Amino acid sequence: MKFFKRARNSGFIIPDFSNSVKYFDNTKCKILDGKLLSSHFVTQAQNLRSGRKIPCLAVILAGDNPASQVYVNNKIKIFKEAGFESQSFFISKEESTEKKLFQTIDMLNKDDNVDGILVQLPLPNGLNTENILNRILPQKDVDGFLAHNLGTLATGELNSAIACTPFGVMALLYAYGIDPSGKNTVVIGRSNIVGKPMSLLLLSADATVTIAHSKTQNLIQICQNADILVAAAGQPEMVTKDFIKKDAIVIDVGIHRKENRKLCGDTHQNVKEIASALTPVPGGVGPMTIAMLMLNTALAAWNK
Ligand SMILES: Nc1nc(=O)c2c([nH]1)NC[C@@H]1CN(c3ccc(C(=O)N[C@@H](CCC(=O)O)C(=O)O)cc3)C=[N+]21
Repeated sequence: MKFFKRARNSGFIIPDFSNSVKYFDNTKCKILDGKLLSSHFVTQAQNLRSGRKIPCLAVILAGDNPASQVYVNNKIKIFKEAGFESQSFFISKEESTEKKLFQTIDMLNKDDNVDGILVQLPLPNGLNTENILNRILPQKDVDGFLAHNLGTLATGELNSAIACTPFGVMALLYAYGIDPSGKNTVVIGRSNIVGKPMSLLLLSADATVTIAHSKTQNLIQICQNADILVAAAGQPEMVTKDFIKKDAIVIDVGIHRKENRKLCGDTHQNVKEIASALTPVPGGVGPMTIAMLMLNTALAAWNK
């Protein structure tokens, strides 16, 4: 089972979704286990590492968002497990000016040991996210957020960095033998970091894609037509069983902390009564996001 192949022209190592079909021979699954699949990616990354440059990710965390601190520490931990290198740059809220962030990014752009640069989002208020992200060299944009990389994806090519969350969703679908080709898919959400790249990936996989968002009329009706529904709206538990076509596959990209401190996603648990498969929160899309960040960093290191 491989998730990599050599690109025909360049000899680059690029992701190969086709071989990942039926990685788990479990077609009746209810729960798409992202945590389990991500651990396979970590093992694979460890195995592929021998004889190659140790991939190195630099993470910049500006400000004092507590959730961001947890996420960044998680990423660092998983990179360590795979024997990958990571460096973190914590910049306090007071120090977080555009100038300071540009300086940090410029330094990392020049550092040949650094293969990937991740600026943790959201940035503190007052900073222009686009300006700051655009300072990163496209070949070090392991988030796949830059116009260059999103644009490459829009052309149907899969050989530049693909945004980690949608990339992880595709890996999860194929791993469970779910081929989006010809399926009606609905993506709720149109962000540059999830909704748009998710829709482009599904389109590349020959799905029929509808992008729904906060101004969409008849949302429930549209969702009821989905064989695969991706909830990436950022609204806790907004997708309920009324949205779901019988035996649909539901991918939950949301992650929210409820008042009782428990985590929940964009979907309500009652979708399980109708859907044939669902990604859990936690343990679904989240761990896959980190696995794909690792893959993108490895590709940045090894495709130079
Ligand atoms: N430049 C940038 N790139 C990102 O990829 C990025 C970002 N900024 N800002 C924030 C979001 C959020 N994100 C998550 C990644 C993993 C989990 C994850 O592993 N979640 C665990 C649970 C973690 C917990 O217990 O809180 C799970 O779903 O099982 C969650 C959220 C990446 N993001």
